[in-house]
Amino acid sequence: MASMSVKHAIAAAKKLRSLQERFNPGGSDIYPALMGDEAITALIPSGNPLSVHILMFTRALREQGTDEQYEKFGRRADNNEIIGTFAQTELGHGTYLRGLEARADYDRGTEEFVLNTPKLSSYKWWPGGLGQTCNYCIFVAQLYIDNEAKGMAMFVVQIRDEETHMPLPGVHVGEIGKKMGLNGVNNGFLGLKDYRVPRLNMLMRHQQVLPDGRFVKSPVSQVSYFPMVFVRCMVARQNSNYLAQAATIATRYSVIRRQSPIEEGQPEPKILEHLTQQMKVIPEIVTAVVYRLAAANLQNMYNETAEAVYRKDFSRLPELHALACILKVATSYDSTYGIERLRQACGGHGYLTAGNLGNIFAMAAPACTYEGENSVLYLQVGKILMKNWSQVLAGRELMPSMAYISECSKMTSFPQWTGSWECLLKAIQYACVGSIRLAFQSYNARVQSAQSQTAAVNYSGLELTKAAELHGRSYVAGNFYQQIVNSPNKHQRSPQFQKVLENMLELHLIQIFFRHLGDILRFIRITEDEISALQRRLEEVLKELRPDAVAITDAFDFNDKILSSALGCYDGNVYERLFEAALKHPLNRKSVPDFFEAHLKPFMKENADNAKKSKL
Ligand SMILES: CC(C)(COP(=O)(O)OP(=O)(O)OC[C@H]1O[C@@H](n2cnc3c(N)ncnc32)[C@H](O)[C@@H]1OP(=O)(O)O)[C@@H](O)C(=O)NCCC(=O)NCCSC(=O)CCCC(=O)O
Ligand SMILES: Cc1cc2nc3c(=O)[nH]c(=O)nc-3n(C[C@H](O)[C@H](O)[C@H](O)COP(=O)(O)OP(=O)(O)OC[C@H]3O[C@@H](n4cnc5c(N)ncnc54)[C@H](O)[C@@H]3O)c2cc1C
Repeated sequence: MASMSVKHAIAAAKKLRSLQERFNPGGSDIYPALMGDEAITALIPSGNPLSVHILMFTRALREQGTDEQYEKFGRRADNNEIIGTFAQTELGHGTYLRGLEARADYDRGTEEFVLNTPKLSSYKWWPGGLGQTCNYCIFVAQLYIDNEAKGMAMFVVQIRDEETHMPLPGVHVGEIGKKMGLNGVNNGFLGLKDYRVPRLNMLMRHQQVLPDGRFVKSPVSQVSYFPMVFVRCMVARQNSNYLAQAATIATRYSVIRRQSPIEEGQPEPKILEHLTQQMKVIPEIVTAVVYRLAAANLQNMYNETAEAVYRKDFSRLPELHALACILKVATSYDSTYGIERLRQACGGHGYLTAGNLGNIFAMAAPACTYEGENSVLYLQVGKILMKNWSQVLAGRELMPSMAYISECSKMTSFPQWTGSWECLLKAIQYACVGSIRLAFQSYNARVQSAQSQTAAVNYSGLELTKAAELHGRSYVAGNFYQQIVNSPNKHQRSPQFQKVLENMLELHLIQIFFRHLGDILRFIRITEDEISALQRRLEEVLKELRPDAVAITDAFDFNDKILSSALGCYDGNVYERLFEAALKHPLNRKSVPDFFEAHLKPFMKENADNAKKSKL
């Protein structure tokens, strides 16, 4: 598995390099973006063992290293002369980075760092490609000078010989074992014992250790978390695409599969004519579109912020961090659960490997955990919302993505219910702001009753999580609304296309409204008639979008190789492909399997003999 993945990943890397040289010679960005792309990921079904090299190792060298360090390590990494990974998580700690136990002690006598993983729990555990593929890594450790902790730092560490690939002395490296999916990624473990690296192997763009051991602090300590921010943006994009892939498969299958007449005596319809099937499939298509747009916005914001950070302007970092967290959580949760709903929408065949929905699920699901476990990131956003609420109370302006919070805070009550898109969007935002206010009050009451701030965060965790979740909904829905209704290029769209987009907006807003009806009713009075009217609109818009479902998923433009699904091929020959896949199964190579003589026959014979004996 691992060797096939490495082979495919290298083939993809070479192809992309040649494309880069042809279309963007000298440019640096297109190649990593393409290598992390869902197309590549899909073409390596057991996972890309080079992805952490491309997404994190090369980026961290560029963004956290000085120019000289980039020349020494980064250029070779970008050129794939060395392959690395990002080794941060340990057996004992992934979330709580201040609890990491790997240590780097500065030895001013030799101007080296001595790296150690002193306990079993401090072994690095999980880094992608670490098991067998990489010969370098970025080793994240607590920095100590004269035994005094200075916080986290990153070190470039060679772990294998460049010629023989043998682990170097002092390095204990290996594979962590079989996983639910992504088994080609060879996620690894790493222990270091008194492993020395030169002083200039510590990445020093933002913080430095001088030869005499003086420590120069980073102007903003969180900048060392920046590699994670990038991958959170990538998760938003990749997971939207996994959902789009699954939605394409389920939609194509749903217009081929026929089952159960709707009217007595009528022929069996395509299953997509059943309203409940529409409700399983069409909202997922729309969710994929909505998230793709949000992820594209996030990516632009990342690019602008990364440029600024490179120039040591850190002012936009907090907003990017908040948005990257919330979109990473929203897209990973919604794609994971959405893909499972889509699998169920394909009935029994959805459970076959040939449909590929299991593998897409296995690719999407771990993003709920890696790069910041989702509940932990919800709490992180919840804390940021608390801070922003204090700003609101102090009459200060908020960051643009939270400006709606100030607006809603000024409303003494919710305006007259109209059911318009603006009204639905406002209802979601209003419920979010109400939840922020309640969480803030609970948190403050706890602090005032002598709880520490961190304990108060823990005990207000459910309310903080709710506020964060609704903030995600508000941001995503607000972004979609702007792009459909207020986009400057709206007038270049044909009326038919605009109508499809507006139907998607209608469905998205109503769907989110129903999902959070309980949260909304806590803050807004809505009558039963008003809710029933929305129910009718939901049924209507599903019907309206039904004829466009195939065209929208075709527009995602996944070719058959990427979908790798007997259920989701463009030509719709589902049954032929399912049969073809079944016939390829190794058990079908022989008419009589080996286990017949070895096990089954003696078992049945023994039973027959026993039965005969008991009759005698
Ligand atoms: C949970 C937190 C966010 C908490 O951090 P903390 O230091 O305890 O901080 P705190 O007191 O809550 O916050 C302190 C402050 O730091 C801010 N902050 C936190 N993270 C960032 C950031 N990324 N950018 C910018 N700012 C950040 C917070 O908002 C706080 O700000 P403030 O002081 O309140 O203004 C953090 O430790 C964390 O990110 N943990 C998750 C670890 C993680 O994501 N690991 C990823 C490993 S690599 C990986 O998984 C690769 C997979 C790739 C693949 O396979 O494709
Ligand atoms: C497929 C995959 C690839 C990975 N690749 C890499 C990689 O390349 N490099 C790397 O360094 N790491 C990698 N990781 C590790 C990953 O980043 C961590 O698993 C992740 O950050 C979560 O940390 P954890 O496993 O320690 O979970 P834990 O933090 O132990 O989480 C367990 C439970 O505890 C809860 N919890 C923890 N802290 C809190 C809190 N403060 N408040 C409330 N609840 C809390 C969580 O919500 C969760 O429910 C990878 C992981 C996976 C699954």
